[in-house]
Amino acid sequence: MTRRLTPDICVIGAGSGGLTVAAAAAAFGVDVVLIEKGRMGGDCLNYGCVPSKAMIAAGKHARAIAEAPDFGVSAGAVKVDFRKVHDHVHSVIAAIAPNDSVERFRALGVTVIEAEGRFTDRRTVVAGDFEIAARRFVIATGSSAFVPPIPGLDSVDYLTNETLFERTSAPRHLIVIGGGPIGMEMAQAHRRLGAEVTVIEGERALGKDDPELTAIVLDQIRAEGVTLIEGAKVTGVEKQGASGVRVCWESENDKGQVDGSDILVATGRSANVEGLGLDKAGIKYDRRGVTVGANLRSSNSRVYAIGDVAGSLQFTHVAGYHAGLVVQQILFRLPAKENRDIIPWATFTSPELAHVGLAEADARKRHGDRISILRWPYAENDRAQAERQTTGLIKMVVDRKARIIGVTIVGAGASEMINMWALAITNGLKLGDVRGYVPPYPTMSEIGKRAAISYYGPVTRKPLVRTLVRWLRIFG
Ligand SMILES: Cc1cc2nc3c(=O)[nH]c(=O)nc-3n(C[C@H](O)[C@H](O)[C@H](O)COP(=O)(O)OP(=O)(O)OC[C@H]3O[C@@H](n4cnc5c(N)ncnc54)[C@H](O)[C@@H]3O)c2cc1C
Ligand SMILES: NC(=O)c1ccc[n+]([C@@H]2O[C@H](COP(=O)([O-])OP(=O)(O)OC[C@H]3O[C@@H](n4cnc5c(N)ncnc54)[C@H](O)[C@@H]3O)[C@@H](O)[C@H]2O)c1
Repeated sequence: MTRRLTPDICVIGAGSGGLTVAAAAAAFGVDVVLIEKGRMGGDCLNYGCVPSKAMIAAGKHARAIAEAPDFGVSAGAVKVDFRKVHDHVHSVIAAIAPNDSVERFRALGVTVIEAEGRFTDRRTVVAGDFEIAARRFVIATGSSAFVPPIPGLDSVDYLTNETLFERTSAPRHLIVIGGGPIGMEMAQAHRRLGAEVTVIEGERALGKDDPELTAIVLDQIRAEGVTLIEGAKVTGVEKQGASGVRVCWESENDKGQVDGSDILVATGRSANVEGLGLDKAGIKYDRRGVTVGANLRSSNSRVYAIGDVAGSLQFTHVAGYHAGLVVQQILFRLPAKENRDIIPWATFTSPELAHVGLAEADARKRHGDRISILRWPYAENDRAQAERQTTGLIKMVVDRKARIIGVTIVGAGASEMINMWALAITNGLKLGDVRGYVPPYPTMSEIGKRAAISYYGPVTRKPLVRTLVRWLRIFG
């Protein structure tokens, strides 16, 4: 028998975005229904950020052993037990899972329905035995691996982010199709854990970031033994022998083939809009996801979309940010708008790559030549020298009023360091605000202050300023 529920809010999808809306609304005593058809925690916890970062951590340990002799420490040859790597990855997921569990959310007062949800009309969703007529709906159904229509791909057992972390043995030769963040993070981690790795990228690897800084990451990944073929479209895949695969590619002036043991498809994401009954609810959508305005409202004014399915930047922290914006609108009727200029992101390769605000090319499009570019290298930082982590730099873009409008960092710890610059950009800080702050010595974060004060270097050489300094000496 169908049970009818009439909560204030109905959230479809219990990933990073949906869980945050449900927890925040429940904290204010609001009646919330949360619908999840798969695993609580969504992609990030089960098939994305968490397992990938846990695997990267394992790879870092292998690399640290290989580099230890440079510090006068020797631990012998690196040995990797991939089954134990798998167990490590899954024990990290298990440690975090209780935070996202059905039990925890029920204890918070949320009605959790473990079923697939779909709209039947403009204000009704059905899920399992329930029919939910809510005041507001939030679609937070995320995204799935986009698998391009490559001839022959269907004839092999290719991996995606949903199956990669199930492996208990290292691939002998992993061929990664797509050199975005998923492809490059996983390529380096698998290489460090003993696999031969080839990445085939249709355009430019890590193409969403500043090429000056990505070049440093790609050089390092190549130096560790990953073969990276850029500007190459995959034209076909076929089985090779009993357990092998062959991937054929073509670039503008060349073509070739790579024989390997496994394929990871990492060619971007498709928004999860299928089967949601969006047409019945009058909700517009396209290939990128649900169509929303800057306030994340869809063409059906009762319905919001957040996170990966909203077709914006696809990061866990963006899903969380979106959740805050819709909670503000639904609970308090306060206007809220997404501001992509304040969103940082980090790619967890070694060296790490982190960014916030406008990259140089975008800043030039918006501000013309009225910007300054400041840089400071890791090699000039004492802590980086002590740690032998001298590869990298910070690059800062400031407008003509010395307001910080973009920061990119490539190097050790970049994902942590970017936090301070995200705060600076969110609050419209200028270089003058950074000039006065004191970073502890020796820390790698000092590179940020050094870049900032380099802006004032030319002032010290101005004859007028030097005359003023000489003149002030007269007063004792
Ligand atoms: C390998 C990998 C590594 C990543 N690393 C990072 C990282 O380091 N940092 C970062 O910020 N981001 C990272 N991401 C991106 C991040 O995982 C996503 O941006 C984030 O999970 C999006 O959250 P979401 O709430 O929009 O969707 P999801 O977390 O995908 O949750 C959507 C949920 O909705 C459920 N659902 C779908 N349809 C229905 C339906 N009809 N009814 C009921 N439930 C439904 C799904 O089962 C799922 O649980 C990574 C992604 C991948 C794949
Ligand atoms: N550290 C992080 O925060 C992190 C890590 C992983 C993923 N993510 C998120 O997940 C999203 C998806 O990651 P992704 O790496 O799958 O997607 P992506 O869209 O960023 O990169 C996909 C790459 O595949 C290439 N490509 C597409 N079709 C191809 C083909 N047929 N042959 C060869 N190359 C092809 C594209 O040119 C592109 O460079 C990211 O945009 C990011 O938002 C974040």
